[in-house]
Amino acid sequence: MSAEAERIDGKAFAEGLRDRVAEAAAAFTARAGRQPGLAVVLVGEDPASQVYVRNKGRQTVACGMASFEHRLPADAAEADLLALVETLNGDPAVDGILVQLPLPPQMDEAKVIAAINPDKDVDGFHVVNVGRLATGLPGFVPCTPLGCVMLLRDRLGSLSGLDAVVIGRSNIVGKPMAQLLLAESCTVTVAHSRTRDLPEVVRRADIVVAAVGRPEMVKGDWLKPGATVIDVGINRVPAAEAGKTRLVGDVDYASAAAVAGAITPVPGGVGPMTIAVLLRNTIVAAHRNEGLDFDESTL
Ligand SMILES: Nc1nc(=O)c2c([nH]1)NC[C@@H]1CN(c3ccc(C(=O)N[C@@H](CCC(=O)O)C(=O)O)cc3)C=[N+]21
Ligand SMILES: [Mg+2]
Repeated sequence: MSAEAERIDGKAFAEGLRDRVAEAAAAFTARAGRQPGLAVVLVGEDPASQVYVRNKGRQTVACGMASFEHRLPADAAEADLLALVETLNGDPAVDGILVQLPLPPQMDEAKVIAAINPDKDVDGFHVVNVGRLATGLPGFVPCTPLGCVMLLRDRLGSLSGLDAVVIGRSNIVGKPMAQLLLAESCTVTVAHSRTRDLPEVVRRADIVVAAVGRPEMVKGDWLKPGATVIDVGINRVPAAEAGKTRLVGDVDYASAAAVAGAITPVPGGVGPMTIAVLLRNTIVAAHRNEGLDFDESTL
């Protein structure tokens, strides 16, 4: 019998990162004569999205940065959103632009992301930043995967030579996650819904990143003993009490924690890191936009 896995406290790590961001924001403000600025655009009234946007705005201000929130109605035209993005692209007080996804069906997400100035694309979703990541050029890296790598490096130190399995191939998490792990010199496997014998593939991994959006799919008996497990899933499922919901990841925490060496919980794992890295990316954007040198490795 091995001991219960270490719980990787993403919430605490995110608080530390936000403290470093706040210090960097104060130093930037002193040098540039203005605060770093983040604009968040929300289209429609999805309750979960509203909560995230409110949290982003609150944490942006708490770090000493300017927060610009823009809301458009759910039935807004795509042209209205594109015009707003154009205004933000040209606004010198705005260093980072985040358009909250998903967008309503009348809007083409790819077209909207393509309209964002890549040097303000703090989500790292623009094809220019996707290409920069793939070729090893400096750019913006998507917040969730970068947060996952920060937690992995904190726990494991060098990731060089480790076997990593990423479950999920989305543009937002799975693909950039694979690129980042490759840049850390992991041997990377990307598994997905068509993968044959997923448990057998996962059993090889020193690092498992679950980003499939299926509640509690990854089970403890899929894991190599001692593996490090990063759970990106945020799934709302019915709770025992009627009418209530609870949040679970893509990993069955109880069975996984009995086998893994370390594991992120949901909530309190990757989620808080996503927002902290967004603020980090905004600080980086602000320095680049002002042409000020800045050592990102201090964050
Ligand atoms: N352009 C864009 N960029 C995004 O980064 C983006 C997006 N659109 N659309 C929605 C998703 C989702 N997302 C989360 C952020 C924080 C938590 C988070 O803080 N979660 C808490 C729990 C929150 C709760 O209780 O609901 C936790 O895991 O501990 C979760 C999810 C960013 N997203
Ligand atoms: Mg898939």
